Amino acid sequence: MPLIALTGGIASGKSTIARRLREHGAIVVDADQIVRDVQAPGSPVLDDIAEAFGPDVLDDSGALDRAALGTRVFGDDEALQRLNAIVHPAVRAESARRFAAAFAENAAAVVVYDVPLLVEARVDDPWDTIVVAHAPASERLRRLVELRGMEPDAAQKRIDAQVSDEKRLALADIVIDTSGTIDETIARTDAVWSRLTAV
Ligand SMILES: CC(C)(COP(=O)(O)OP(=O)(O)OC[C@H]1O[C@@H](n2cnc3c(N)ncnc32)[C@H](O)[C@@H]1O)[C@@H](O)C(=O)NCCC(=O)NCCS
Ligand SMILES: Nc1ncnc2c1ncn2[C@@H]1O[C@H](COP(=O)(O)OP(=O)(O)OP(=O)(O)O)[C@@H](O)[C@H]1O
Repeated sequence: MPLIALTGGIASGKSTIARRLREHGAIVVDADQIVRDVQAPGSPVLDDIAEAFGPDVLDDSGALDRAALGTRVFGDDEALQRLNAIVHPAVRAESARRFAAAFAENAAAVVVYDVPLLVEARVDDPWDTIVVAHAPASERLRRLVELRGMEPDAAQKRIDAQVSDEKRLALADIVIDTSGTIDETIARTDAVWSRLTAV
């Protein structure tokens, strides 16, 4: 069963593409969701984050204050790398467990890893195919501001914390252009589906 890596810059449309691939029958492993799972209250990862960044990054219930930590790390490379060093090993381990479970289940045509930081956090390449969701950084900035209500400066800091579109596109086996309408993205994803299951 092929293992597909789906990556793209923030607000590039990965989740939109992943949802469509799941409708086609793929098992999707979502790195962003795994991040939230390993950061759950009481987790070793959250204890390490609180130790590294102080109690201000926890809310009154002891859960991670995601906005507060985001403000601390985006725009501060040293702080971001410190956070990544805490979170990424747990994300990699849990992702591997979910891949193994999906392959053991063997009930799908492909396994898709929806992973924003494929390039930035690259360790090894078990991927049969790398799919990149691509919209220019300017369009992604517009989406973050107009659709998610982010402050322009905060949105730009998140974009700047990731590799360039050129660097990410250089790794792509398949590119899905998401700069048009949602319907065009869906149609392009459908066209890619047959290529993914033929691997
Ligand atoms: C900083 C945190 C608390 C902000 O949480 P928030 O809920 O605002 O954002 P969320 O986690 O949903 O991420 C949204 C998007 O931000 C971008 N992003 C998140 N973390 C990072 C990072 N370390 N480097 C670059 N971009 C990132 C990705 O495009 C991601 O899809 C959180 O993103 C985090 O803990 N990040 C570190 C773990 C990580 O690297 N996650 C990326 C997926 S592997
Ligand atoms: N042509 C398009 N294709 C996909 N998404 C689009 C398009 N036009 C606008 N959007 C919007 O852009 C936003 C980003 O989409 P999505 O959540 O799929 O991106 P993402 O890459 O998963 O984001 P993140 O990096 O935060 O996980 C969504 O609100 C989506 O509705």
